[in-house]
Amino acid sequence: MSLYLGLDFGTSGARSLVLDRSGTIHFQANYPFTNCSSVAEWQTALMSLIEQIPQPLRSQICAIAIDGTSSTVLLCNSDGQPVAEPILYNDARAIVVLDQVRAIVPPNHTVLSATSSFAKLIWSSQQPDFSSVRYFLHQADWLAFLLHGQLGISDYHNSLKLGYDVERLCYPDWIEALPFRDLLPRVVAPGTPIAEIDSTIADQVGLPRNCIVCAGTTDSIAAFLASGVKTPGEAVTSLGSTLVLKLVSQTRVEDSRYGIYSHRLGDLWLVGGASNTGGAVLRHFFSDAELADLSQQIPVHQESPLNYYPLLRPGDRFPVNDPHLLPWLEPRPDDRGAFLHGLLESIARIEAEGYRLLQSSGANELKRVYTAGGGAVNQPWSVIRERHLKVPVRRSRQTEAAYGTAQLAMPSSNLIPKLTA
Ligand SMILES: Nc1ncnc2c1ncn2[C@@H]1O[C@H](COP(=O)(O)OP(=O)(O)O)[C@@H](O)[C@H]1O
Ligand SMILES: O=C(CO)[C@H](O)[C@H](O)COP(=O)(O)O
Repeated sequence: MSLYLGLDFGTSGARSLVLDRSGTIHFQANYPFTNCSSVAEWQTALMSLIEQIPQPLRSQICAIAIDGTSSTVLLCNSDGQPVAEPILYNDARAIVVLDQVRAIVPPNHTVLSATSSFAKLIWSSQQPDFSSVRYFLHQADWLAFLLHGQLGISDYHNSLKLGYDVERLCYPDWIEALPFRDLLPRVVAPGTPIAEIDSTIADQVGLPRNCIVCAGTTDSIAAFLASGVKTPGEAVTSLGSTLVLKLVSQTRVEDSRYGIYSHRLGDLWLVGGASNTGGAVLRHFFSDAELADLSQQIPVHQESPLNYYPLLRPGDRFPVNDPHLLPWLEPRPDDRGAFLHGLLESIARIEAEGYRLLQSSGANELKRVYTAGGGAVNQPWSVIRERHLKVPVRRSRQTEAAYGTAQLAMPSSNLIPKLTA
């Protein structure tokens, strides 16, 4: 039996999921991170998750795909070794070069954000260790390289925030003109077979030597793919460590003022944005068990009077694209249930404002929202969110991003319809 392995690298951990062609799950596992910015931990998680798959299943895995957090980037030397710490998706250090970015790219372009991969590239080009850099890669690209040994290959989901033109399927002239353009990866469609796994790695982790490693995607697009949503007007909200919105639209929308961008899905667009609010703020104050317990006691049909902007540190990407935006978590009630109600209600308000912006910017009218990620289990939160969204809110058929990534590894999965440039 042919089996397909999806590996999802998020913020709080990595997950594996093994599927067959009928969509039946044969195995899944989780690897919680102690430090989500440690490439050594990423590498350990990758090999550990593969080795946790029972050998009878492992020997039937014929293809693998990996998703990672979008615009998490690494600078690597000619051997593929990182020459510096990775720059995570929500790291806004590149704010200091935003004026230089603005002078290079078209007005309002997706990469006009302190957290875009392109801004991080410009920032990195001005650092002392840049002379030793040979490859500029995304997290998913580098993890796939560890398996197939091919450096400098990415997918057009991870490369959107690098400035790759996903309509013309090429780098724009303003990137081709860069003096360090040769550091950038060759870009292929997500799910494209890249190469058989390196034979030494295959033997080391017990995978078949003819196992194919495919191009990947981003974590929130993997969650979208897992949901099975395809219809314009339907949307997927990823309630993970962050809050990520994706609305299926027939029109592309791009507006860097609000952090709105569009990923390509065949001839449709995933119009959306990614906020730094979300589960990471909840986890700072509550354990998962407390979240489950206290959420059940919330009077969900009453709107909390507490109006927060829940962030762990200054800066948001969407629907407010402002690296200086301050967290707002006052007043703090003594009652922990009331505090949680205020947090869930406030994140629901931000989600609703996000979808309102997407629609007013030209995306299809919102009809229904499916929920993915760790927060998808929270039914009381779904009721609160539905009150603000004013459309049905349902849990995705599959809430694990790794499910979508495993589907991406299936040949002719038609998840990413073949594009014509
Ligand atoms: N019952 C719950 N209600 C709301 N959020 C939850 C619940 N259980 C877990 N979470 C949140 O889910 C998040 C982890 O979700 P996950 O999809 O694994 O995130 P990521 O992939 O971004 O690391 C945590 O930040 C946690 O706060
Ligand atoms: O917030 C994030 C981490 O989970 C990523 O930015 C998320 O992947 C959103 O980016 P994209 O829409 O490109 O997938």
